[in-house]
Amino acid sequence: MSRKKAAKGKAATSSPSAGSPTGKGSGKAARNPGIVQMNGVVHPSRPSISNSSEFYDIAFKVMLVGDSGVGKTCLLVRFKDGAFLAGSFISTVGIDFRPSSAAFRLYQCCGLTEMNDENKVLNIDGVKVKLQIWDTAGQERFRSVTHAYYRDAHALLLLYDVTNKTSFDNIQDLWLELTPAWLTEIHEYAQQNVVLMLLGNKARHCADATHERVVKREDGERLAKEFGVPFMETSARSGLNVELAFTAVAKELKHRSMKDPSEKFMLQEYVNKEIKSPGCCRT
Ligand SMILES: Nc1nc2c(ncn2[C@@H]2O[C@H](COP(=O)(O)OP(=O)(O)OP(=O)(O)O)[C@@H](O)[C@H]2O)c(=O)[nH]1
Ligand SMILES: [Mg+2]
Repeated sequence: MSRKKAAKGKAATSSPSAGSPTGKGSGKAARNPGIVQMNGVVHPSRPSISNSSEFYDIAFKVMLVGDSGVGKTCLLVRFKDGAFLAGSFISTVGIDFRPSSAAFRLYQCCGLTEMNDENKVLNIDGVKVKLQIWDTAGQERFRSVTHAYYRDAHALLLLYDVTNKTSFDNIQDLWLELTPAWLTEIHEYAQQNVVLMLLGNKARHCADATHERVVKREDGERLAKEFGVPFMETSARSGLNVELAFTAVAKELKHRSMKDPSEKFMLQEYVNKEIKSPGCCRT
């Protein structure tokens, strides 16, 4: 597989149909001669002359979803920049492209960000896997905006906040409510074969000991098992398992796209092997 250049810029990333995972050529990639699609994956086609992080072999879209305040934006920033967005909570409010971290912070300060997207290239067993990560607004009034983006996502990270019981209850339908639960929405709008992982964020760990836990880890595990999805606890504040969550998803996506029968990959087994528990200070 040849090394190609990542297509950068709003045109390649900000449309809900860009890089359609159907690989049927319906998305932006089909209209852009610089990008071709194979196996539901965006393959850029021009060699890069800039820095090495712009080279990749395969690319996938990963969407962060969950209630407002669970830590989606902080998880993305922790993964991308290795930093924690401390200070007052600025809710994500719609759709926008995040051209650079500096601009993003400026936008955030002005309350202008709606949905942010960020790229990161991971080296997975010698294959450069680009994750294009879409951070969505968790507030109910933006749900209809988010729906349009589900179908293009190859993977979804579904977050709740271990210090907020409502955010956990909203994962699945417990009783008839006006707003559908996250799993119900995912079932309705996402692709059937989307890679889904449940994350209990704000786990008390080292630097992250600010709030009391109200959702036990066992409850998260039980829910994930019931729906057959991998699960782990994270802390955007301390960095606990943040890299692992994205790496595990990248490994699963890479494995699926390579379709090499000799190579077996079990997502939950990998997570169980690599996971660090809250309370331990080795992040
Ligand atoms: N203690 C702790 N606080 C966190 C963590 N992650 C996020 N927060 C805090 O939780 C609040 C909300 O975080 P955001 O990342 O903005 O939440 P969000 O899910 O993006 O919310 P919306 O954009 O409204 O959907 C902020 O005040 C963060 O500082 C974490 O891991 N630990
Ligand atoms: Mg946000």
